Amino acid sequence: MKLDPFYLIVDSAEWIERLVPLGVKLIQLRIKDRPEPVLREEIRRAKAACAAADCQLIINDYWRLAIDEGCDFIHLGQEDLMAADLAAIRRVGLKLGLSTHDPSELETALAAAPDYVALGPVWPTILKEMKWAPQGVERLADWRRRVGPMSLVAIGGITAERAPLVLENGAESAAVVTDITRNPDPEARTRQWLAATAPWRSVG
Ligand SMILES: Cc1ncc(COP(=O)(O)OP(=O)(O)O)c(N)n1
Ligand SMILES: Cc1nc(C(=O)O)sc1CCOP(=O)(O)O
Ligand SMILES: [Mg+2]
Repeated sequence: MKLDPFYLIVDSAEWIERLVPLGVKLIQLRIKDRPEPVLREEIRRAKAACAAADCQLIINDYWRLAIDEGCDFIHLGQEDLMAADLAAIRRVGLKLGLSTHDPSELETALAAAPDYVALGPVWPTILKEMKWAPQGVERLADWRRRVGPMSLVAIGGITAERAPLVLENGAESAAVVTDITRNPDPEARTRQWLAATAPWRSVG
């Protein structure tokens, strides 16, 4: 499995319907604190929009809903992983991405044999409070050596200008939230991301 080098993370199906038609091929639906019926409806709409554009949808946190709604890829943090039924996730063939922030989390993640590991925050992020200091691109290169050929996602403070730096330092994919969703022109910024990551994109 090869990930697209541009991994967009958004908090609604509306964002997905708006930006996926521009050519985004890898997107995470990351919604916090909404009731289950709303989450279900958001997942359904996101799934339909991604299917129409041949875009890989990844559901953050809600692995049971992802299974129920017939999704095929989830992302879990370390606490999410502790609470999850990994055997059930594997039984239905869900692909799995896991967050890591330090060597002990990486060990835990690798033991779960995920489809990718994410390392963050590479730079300071304004999206959420983080317990970890910015890792820097050197740490990313270290993660690349530690994970071998496994897919590696970089996250945290990444901009279109910084994306090539993480892709040159071992990340297969650069994940982004605020550089796009808080940009005054998210469509133009998405196009800049597509152009910045184009040299790492496989054809076909
Ligand atoms: C690609 C990617 N990497 C890391 C995260 C963070 O996951 P987690 O630590 O569970 O935190 P929340 O996103 O759930 O707040 C992610 N979502 N995606
Ligand atoms: C959701 C998330 N997880 C992170 C981690 O390090 O695990 S950093 C992060 C926020 C990413 O947002 P932005 O691109 O706006 O910095
Ligand atoms: Mg989580």
